[in-house]
Amino acid sequence: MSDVTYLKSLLGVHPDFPKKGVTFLDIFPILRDPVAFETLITHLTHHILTSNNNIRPDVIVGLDARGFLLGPIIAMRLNCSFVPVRKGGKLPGSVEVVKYEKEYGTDEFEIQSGAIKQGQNCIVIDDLIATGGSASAAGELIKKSGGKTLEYVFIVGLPFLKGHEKLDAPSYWIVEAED
Ligand SMILES: O=P(O)(O)OC[C@H]1O[C@H](OP(=O)(O)OP(=O)(O)O)[C@H](O)[C@@H]1O
Ligand SMILES: Nc1ncnc2[nH]cnc12
Repeated sequence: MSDVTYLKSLLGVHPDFPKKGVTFLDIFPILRDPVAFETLITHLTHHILTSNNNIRPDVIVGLDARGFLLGPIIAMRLNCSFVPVRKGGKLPGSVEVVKYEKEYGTDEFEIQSGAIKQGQNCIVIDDLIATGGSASAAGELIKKSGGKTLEYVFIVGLPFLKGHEKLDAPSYWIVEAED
């Protein structure tokens, strides 16, 4: 079985959560199974190493909250930094702030000033792209910090929402969800 088929078979599918009309795709069953989690991390790490014209990233930027479960492990495997993008008001010290719209509401993202150095190559990682609001806000924060986004990487994509079209760099997802 391919990684795609295997990981897709483990995704939880929850219609009308957290509100009517949204089908919530849950990655936690993958993390519950160590073989599946290993497959996931190896797949994403291999993708990052073999895409982007073999440019190695300096920084893996993980998005609050589920990007935090993937980003640090991938960053350690690639011997690069992990930098979190957090929801508003959670990070100490000086921060850059961006407001954004999501599939079900508005939110604020922050990054610590100086966490990304001028010219550093970044990969954004999150569990899922829906409207692309979260990922594009992260991309704005990277730009404000002086970094460059090489690619946006997800477990699940909802391409029918066209979120990837908002992004300033290519995007990759392992599993494609249908409308
Ligand atoms: O492409 P978008 O429309 O922006 O949606 C995708 C984002 O929504 C979810 O997070 P959520 O904001 O629900 O936060 P959580 O991880 O804290 O639950 C998901 O983990 C992505 O970060
Ligand atoms: N459909 C969805 N499933 C899981 N997380 C999400 N975040 C935004 N849309 C989502």
